[in-house]
Parts: sequence; structure tokens; C-alpha cells
Amino acid sequence: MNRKSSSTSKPPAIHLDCSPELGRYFVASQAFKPGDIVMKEFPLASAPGPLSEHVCFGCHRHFIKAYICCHCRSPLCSRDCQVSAEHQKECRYLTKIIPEIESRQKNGNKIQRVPVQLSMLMLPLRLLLLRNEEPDKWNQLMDLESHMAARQTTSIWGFNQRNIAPFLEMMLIDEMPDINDKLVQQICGAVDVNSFEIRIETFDRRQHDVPQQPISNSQEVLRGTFYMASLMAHSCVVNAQISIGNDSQMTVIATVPIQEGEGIFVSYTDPLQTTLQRRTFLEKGKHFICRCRRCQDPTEFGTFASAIRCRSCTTGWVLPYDDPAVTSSGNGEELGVALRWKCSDCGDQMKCEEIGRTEEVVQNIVKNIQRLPVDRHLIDRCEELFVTLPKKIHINHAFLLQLRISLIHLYGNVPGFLIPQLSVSLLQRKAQLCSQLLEALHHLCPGFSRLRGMILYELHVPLVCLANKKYENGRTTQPDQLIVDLKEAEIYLKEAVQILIHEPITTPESRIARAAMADLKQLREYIRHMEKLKHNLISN
Ligand SMILES: C[S@@+](CC[C@H](N)C(=O)[O-])C[C@H]1O[C@@H](n2cnc3c(N)ncnc32)[C@H](O)[C@@H]1O
Repeated sequence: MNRKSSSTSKPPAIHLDCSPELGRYFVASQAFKPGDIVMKEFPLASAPGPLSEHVCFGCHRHFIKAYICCHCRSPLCSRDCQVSAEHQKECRYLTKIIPEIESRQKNGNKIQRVPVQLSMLMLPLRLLLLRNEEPDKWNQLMDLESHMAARQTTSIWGFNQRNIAPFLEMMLIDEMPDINDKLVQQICGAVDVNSFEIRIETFDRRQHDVPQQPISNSQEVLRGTFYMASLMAHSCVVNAQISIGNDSQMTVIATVPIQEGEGIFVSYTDPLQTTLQRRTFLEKGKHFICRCRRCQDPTEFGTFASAIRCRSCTTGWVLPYDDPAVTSSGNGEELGVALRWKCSDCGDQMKCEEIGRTEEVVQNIVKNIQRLPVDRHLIDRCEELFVTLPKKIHINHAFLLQLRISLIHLYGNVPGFLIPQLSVSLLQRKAQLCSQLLEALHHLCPGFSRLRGMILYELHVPLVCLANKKYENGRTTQPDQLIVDLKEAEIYLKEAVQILIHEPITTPESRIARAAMADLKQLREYIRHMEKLKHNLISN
């Protein structure tokens, strides 16, 4: 494995190690600077999954309306894709199971609609096909962790026995006479433990070259199983970050300086989730209890991202304390087993189920808001939540961090609230939301994190506008203050460029990086112009 994929002569930049806690994990064989490429890799296989509603099963492009294959009923983008060699190869397998799906439906058996049922089978099918077609990749797949023992007592095992194994066996029995439930369960385990989401470009962006909005809730994704990336350990506070381009190539980039001999850690979860949410996901899907620095710090580096207001004393915060006595997550069905919730002031304890319910209620409020039509009412609703929710949760709780992202984006993109239409107080509000979020991100995803880059980019906009407004209002004064204010915005914009420039060229963030570079050039020209003006004023 080399620093740059094109070079084969350089020594490997990372190597594998193994520990009782983490299993296998990668270690830096050399020092990395933020932005350095740790590794690059294409997937063993990728496919639309149950979350991919408008993705062609053939070419993986986004479609508005599906062209349904007349044989296997796969959702495709066009007739061209139906007759393509890639689809034809899979179509003959998928066609075999359609009568069984229909007969189960007729007999009132619980079964998903055809496209959903097929989407659950696509990635396991493509991985199973490697066995006969690409033995090297198959061997890599067989080397991946699948947590067979832990999964055997979970509901997902039973689900796979009923809904996945019979269909894959029916499809492949001729080519693979020894296919059996155990092999299918191993593949499903490898998919669940090791797969990554691959975002795809949506139709709108392809047609109109619309830059990706900083945070979009509706995204079409594929699932991809990678070999090397699957050997990377998780931490909720990372030193490396994964980006996957439209071509499905994964790039892992150092986000902070990494010393030689240090472990490489990426996040399997979203950093803007609570400790209970992150641990639940990791226990249930990946079968381990995360004991990273963040999970072991009840205040999560002073951010209070999981803090719930205490019902007893009403002044303290109920926080998650790691219970080191619980060392196994079992099969992951009983959640939050290693967390004890206690008020930092009065010591009152709360049950994990109670916390879970509170989090669910608040998370649903935030999620429902994010699904509403994007208009001025949505801005009001979001702002109301900043008044009501802090009665229950900390002002920097993960859900309010998520809401800040939505609101930052709304100020500047909603008709009536476009950047030139924003008043001084709304520009200040946008800047304030960005600064508050950046303060939390400084602790939760420090360094060259993509999210920090995007928010830094957002922050420079209100700062430049505010600087201009201040200058225009006091036209008679020297441009000194304007230059100082613009230079502050320049610092943020420059950092945004430094971070986002490392995104692979085919990612939406890379487009933002290009826009940010153009903005930086323009801002620097503007600053130079004002400096010249200042110089002329002085010399006159
Ligand atoms: C994607 S695999 C990583 C490679 C794996 N260690 C191996 O040896 O194949 C994910 C699995 O690694 C282990 N793992 C990763 N990060 C961990 C962590 N921070 N703490 C404990 N186990 C971890 C868990 O068993 C998890 O299900």
C-alpha cells in the first residue's frame, strides 16, 4: 500500500497491527500532515441498497422516474441500461426469483416490494459472484470480520434466513452448488460490519451543475464493501477521514498530524450524534463498545453534546458515564449497557431507557422540521426550537448542533432570506450559528474535517457582508476597519479552501472547494483594492 496509488516503489505508508481490544487495525508507518493521503482504494463491489430509491441498478446513476426491466423488474434509468452487458449478467439471476417473490406476496407472506427486495440482495449477490469471477477479491472478502457468533442470536440473523438466504441460493445454486445459509450469513455479516455509504450525484446537479448544498438531507447512496478500509479501526474522535467520489474510489485523508506508529482511526458513525446513539449503532451493527476518548468523557470535551437537563434539581446536567465493568456488548440487542446516566450537580440517576425515549422524542422533532418545505416558516420553526429545546437539552446538544447546520444553510438560500436580502441582525445570526458550531467541531472533529471546511466556508459570507455594510454606513471614515474585517473573513475562507481542496475531485465538496478558491481570489483582489484606496487617501 503506497502513499500515492500510482507509485509502487515507495515504502508502505501504513501497516497492519492487531490488539485484543480493536482486532486488526492500521498504524502509520510514517508521519502524516493534515490533508495527506493515507490510502486510496476501489470497492470489492458496490450496489444500490434499501436506501437507494432513485438509483439505477445498472449504471448507478440517479433517475427521476425508473425504467423497469421487463424481465427482472429492477429499477433502471433507461432501456440502454436494460440491454447493457452488466445488467444482462445480473438480470438472469434476478429473473429467477421474481415468481417466488410474487407467490409469497399472493399468499400473504410478509415480503418487501420487488425493488426493495432486490435492493437488499444486490450487494450480497455481487459479492458472491466474485467467488467464481475474481478469486483474489473473494479471498479478501472472506478475510473480513463478519461477527457470525454474535449475530446468530440477533433478529437480523432470522431476517436474513427468511428474506435473503433463500433468494440468493435460488439465484446461484447452478453456478455454486455448495452455496448454503451459513455462507450467505457470512456475506451479510461482512456487508453489515464493513460497508460504507457511497453518495451519488443527483439528477439536478448533473443537469445544472448546481453546487452541493452544505448539508442536504435527501441523498441517494450506494453501499460499497472495501477491503483495506474495512481494516481501519473506529474512534468517535478521528485522525483520518474517508471521502468517496462518484467513481466509488475511496480516499482516506489525515485530518490532524499523525505520528509514525500511531493508529489510524476513522469514524463509523456521525460525529453529530449523542453518545447513546453512537454506542447503539456500534453495539448493534459492529458488535463492540466504543471506549474512545470522547465516549469516556461524560461532557464530550466540554461540549455537553449528550447532556439532558436534570428533572430533580433542574440546574444540573444528566451525563453519560462509561461503566468500565461492562466489557462486552453481547449481541448488541440490549443497548447502552455500559452507560450510567447521572446528574453532574445533584447526582440523581436516570435509566438508559428514559434517556433513549427523551432522545427519540427530541430527535424526531428535529428530523420532522428538516423534512418540512424550505420556506420562511421553516426558519421561524427552527428558531423557535432554539428557545424551547434548551429547556430539555443542553444548548450544545448534538441535536441542536444538527439544527444549527440546517439553519446556517437556510439563512442565505430561502427566498426572502437570500444573502443580499439578509438584515444586519440576520447576518450576525448566521455568523453566530457558524461560530458556535465551529467551537463544538473544534473538539468533536478537529482539523481538516469536511464539515469544518463547509462551515468555515459558510462563515466567511456573513462576515464579508457585515464588513461591507459597516463600511457603507460610515462612508466618510477611512477603509481601515473594512480591511481588518475582510482579512478576518479571508482567514476563515483560506482555511475552508485548505481543507476542502483535499476532497477527491468527484465529490460535491470538491465543487465547493473550487467555488471557495474563486471566492478567495476575489476577496483578496478586493482587499488589495481597499489597501490601495487607503494608501491613496493617506498620500493625498
Ligand atoms: C470494519 S472492522 C475493522 C477491522 C477488524 N478489527 C478486523 O480485525 O477485521 C470493524 C470491527 O473491528 C472492531 N473494532 C473497530 N474499532 C473498534 C474499537 N474502537 N473498539 C473495539 N473494536 C473495534 C470491531 O470488532 C468491529 O466490528
